[in-house]
Amino acid sequence: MAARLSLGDVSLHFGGVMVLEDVTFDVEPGVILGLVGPNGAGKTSLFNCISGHYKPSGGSVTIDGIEVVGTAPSSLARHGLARTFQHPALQLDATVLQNVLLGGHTRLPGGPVSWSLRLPHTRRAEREIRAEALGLLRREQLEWAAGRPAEELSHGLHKGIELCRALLAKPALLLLDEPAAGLSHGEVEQLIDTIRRVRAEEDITIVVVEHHMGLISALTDRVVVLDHGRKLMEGTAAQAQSDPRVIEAYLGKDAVDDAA
Ligand SMILES: Nc1ncnc2c1ncn2[C@@H]1O[C@H](COP(=O)(O)OP(=O)(O)OP(=O)(O)O)[C@@H](O)[C@H]1O
Repeated sequence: MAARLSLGDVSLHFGGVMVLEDVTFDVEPGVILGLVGPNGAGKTSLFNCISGHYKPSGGSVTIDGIEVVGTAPSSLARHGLARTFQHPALQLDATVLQNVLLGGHTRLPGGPVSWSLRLPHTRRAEREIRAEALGLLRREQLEWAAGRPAEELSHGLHKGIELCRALLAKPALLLLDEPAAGLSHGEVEQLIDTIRRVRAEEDITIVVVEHHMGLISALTDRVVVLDHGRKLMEGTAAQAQSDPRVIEAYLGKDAVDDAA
């Protein structure tokens, strides 16, 4: 099956500092892939290379076979890519619903001229997208907050709002950057349920960066482990957790020797 996302020898340098070196892997349609590795391994930088926030120093990134290196994040959204951030990027003075609706912008028919004219088909699409946004908030048990300014809500709820915004775009490829960070146990369980349901209902491919190994084991088909900007291994979450190279990267060589 052709890859939805394909990375070929992606490298990234900042000045003389190597952040990513020749990272290569494919993600087939419908797969949930975990991107894991110790702090500073380069996971978020790799996400930024995929989503157009960074331009790799070398290598290729293709989505459905189309080279996207050098494409602006806003254009990638129109190609079916959505992402969340380690620290939710919300408009804090806007309401929760207004934040979520930003994700539906790419689905409005026409362009700025027809939007400003508010033609009937634009208004109809806006109504449908608004109803979907409220439905997503309801599913996350956040409908009560729709009219509240985002700044009144907690970090955990900001994560939920950002996920709703990404899902409203109906992405073909969704990048989740540490969606469980800072969430309570119950919130992580709810997040796992949401991602499972989305995968069952939508034609979606997901790449998730996460330190929460419970979430990675529960959700992913495969993981790629990064260490010092390089791909260390690729396999199932269980294979990664028992791989001596991965244990050494996380815990140091002594841990591997102790386990032997
Ligand atoms: N804009 C930048 N300029 C310089 N160095 C950067 C920049 N962005 C990232 N780095 C460096 O790249 C390396 C990888 O960082 P990155 O945030 O991608 O790692 P990570 O695996 O996501 O880490 P964590 O799990 O802690 O979030 C780090 O050493 C970081 O300091």
